[in-house]
Amino acid sequence: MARLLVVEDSNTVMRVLKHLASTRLPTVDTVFTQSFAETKQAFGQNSDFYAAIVDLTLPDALNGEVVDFVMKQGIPCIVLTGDFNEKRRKQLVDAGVVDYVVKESRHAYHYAMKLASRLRTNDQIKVLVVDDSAMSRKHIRNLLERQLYNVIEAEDGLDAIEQISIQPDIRLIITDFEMPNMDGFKLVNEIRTKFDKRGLAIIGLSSQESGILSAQFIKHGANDFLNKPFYPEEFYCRITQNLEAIELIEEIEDAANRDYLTGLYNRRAFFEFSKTVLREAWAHQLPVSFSLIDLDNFKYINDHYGHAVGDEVLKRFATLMQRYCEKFLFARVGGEEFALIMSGLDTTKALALVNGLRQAFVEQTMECGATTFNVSFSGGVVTESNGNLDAMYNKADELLYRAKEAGRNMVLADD
Ligand SMILES: Nc1nc2c(ncn2[C@@H]2O[C@H](COP(=O)(O)OP(=O)(O)OP(=O)(O)O)[C@@H](O)[C@H]2O)c(=O)[nH]1
Repeated sequence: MARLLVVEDSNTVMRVLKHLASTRLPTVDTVFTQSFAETKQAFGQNSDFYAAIVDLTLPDALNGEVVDFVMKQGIPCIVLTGDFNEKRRKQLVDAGVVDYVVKESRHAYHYAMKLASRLRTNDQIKVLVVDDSAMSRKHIRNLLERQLYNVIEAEDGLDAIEQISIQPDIRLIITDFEMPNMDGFKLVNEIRTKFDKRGLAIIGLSSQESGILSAQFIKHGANDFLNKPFYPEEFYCRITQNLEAIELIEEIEDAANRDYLTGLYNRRAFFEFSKTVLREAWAHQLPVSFSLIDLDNFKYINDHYGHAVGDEVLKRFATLMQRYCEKFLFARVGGEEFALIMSGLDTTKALALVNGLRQAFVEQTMECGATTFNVSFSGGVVTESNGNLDAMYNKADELLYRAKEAGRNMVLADD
């Protein structure tokens, strides 16, 4: 489990930070200390912290000694301080702290905790820095690496296009305007023919003297711009804001693709994503098996144990499906109906997988108060080496119907 260190001597602030840590970072083991001595002790036990939020002045370390101590251990450090002092700010930023947060309002604590949360996953975010000046690239790389981003460099627009084709999972591009071979505007135009603003953010850099140039970046398709020179704090705010916007869109899109009860893909997403799965399978001449699954006597379960218990059964089945079918595309396509595409599996293998799922499900004990019961499902499995989903769906539906007719709790295949 990732460990975060929080050093703060005020009981009131500590209470706020503890609350934020429990809500924002539930999967992080957060260690709280209130003095320099206690912090040294915490390091003595286990110094494996991924980051730290540290109060600049403590009763036993009035001059930021605790910040120096934490930084010497190589731990990314977010500094909290009661008052803003430009000279001190500069010293800390130059020394390489992740950020400098003034305890002005509760938003400051939210900001610090959000930053600590981001530091945990920033290494999975690829940022491409495009600039013909090696010194500029190095400066931006240093700033980004302070917040643990995964940084890639390109010397001009052409080099950047090459990098994106090799690593299409780049999430953010920070590009200068004036560069040989391909300038910043041409680069943005080129990128936008393949990647839209919702999936890849671009921040354009231009010097303040260039005036209107910065806004032009947005007109060419960038998400944002920054005038050089900039304060590191401004740089970080822009980066975070743009990445958060992308993440929010992703969350909304994902929610629209999911069934609210089980969290599985819904029918619409299943049909949409099936196109890619089938195209790839046909391209590699792989067999494709399709299965339709319907829980047995579900109306009886609802009528007998109540709708809430019915919902619980659906969730339990979804969890099991996630375990058994993780390599494949599957969804809740109706009330108690689920669909599964098994790319690369012939009938025998597909039947074995769905029967394994059936066996595991029927063995699960469901509870309603003191009463326990079991639930089964019926299914149909169809295999094609080339064909469309509608045809497979209809055939699997027929087989499912026959399985119900034949007594339920069974899976029939088309061979
Ligand atoms: N609890 C709960 N029930 C649902 C949900 N969606 C659909 N159902 C119920 O699922 C039941 C399906 O009933 P039927 O189509 O008659 O099928 P069945 O009782 O499972 O019978 P067989 O399919 O023939 O085994 C209906 O009572 C629906 O109200 C849901 O989200 N939650």
